[in-house]
Amino acid sequence: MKADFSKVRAVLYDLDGTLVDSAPDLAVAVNRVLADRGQPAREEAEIRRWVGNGARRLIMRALTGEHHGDPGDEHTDPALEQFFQYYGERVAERSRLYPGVSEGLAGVAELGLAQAVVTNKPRRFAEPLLEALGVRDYMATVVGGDCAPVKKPDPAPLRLALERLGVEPSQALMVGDSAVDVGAARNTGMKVVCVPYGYNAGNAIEDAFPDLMLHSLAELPGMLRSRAA
Ligand SMILES: O=C(O)COP(=O)(O)O
Ligand SMILES: [Mg+2]
Repeated sequence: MKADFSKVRAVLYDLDGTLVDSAPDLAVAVNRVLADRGQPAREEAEIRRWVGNGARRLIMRALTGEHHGDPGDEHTDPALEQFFQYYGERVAERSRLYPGVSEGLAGVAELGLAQAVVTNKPRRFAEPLLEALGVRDYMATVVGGDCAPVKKPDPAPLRLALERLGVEPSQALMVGDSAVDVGAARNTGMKVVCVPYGYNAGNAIEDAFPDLMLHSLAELPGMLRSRAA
């Protein structure tokens, strides 16, 4: 069955792995935290697979080297504080928009649709990152991982964004890179399209069954213009 996007009035975007390749700056901050503890540095490729469930999970994975690892709060809490400090110092030094993002956002804006970011990254890092890369002004609102009581895949952050936009779930589209985004959209009752180049824990995003795959965000305005892909 073909996905029907005819009712879409707003588009919610994931940030890390969808709009921005932020892993290089995250990796620098993670490795500074590990160095302080005398732990060996991790490859950026490995750190990429740990992004998407928020900063705390990222640090828990880095400290243990395991996706589901938990070193205990007594180790996680101070390491997380340090990570926040290091990441805040260089949030947009090596991070870049993915190809097609600028034109995609401009094209969706031209269609008159509302746009917003819903990320598991804390808002105080998401805002300056979007600003530095020149796309903050496209967004009516930015919901960070610390803005709702729980993170994606819980529906709460998406609902908060939709509330702010005055749009029903059936009128909104989520664009993401991971099973976390697909789960959040499904839990909210929204359609979801995914890009193949993001983080998704190293797994194929097709396995999460989004409504549609896009090669890049450059395809998004055309998909929404025809409103039935
Ligand atoms: O895990 C994070 O901190 C960010 O993840 P997201 O932008 O992909 O939601
Ligand atoms: Mg992501």
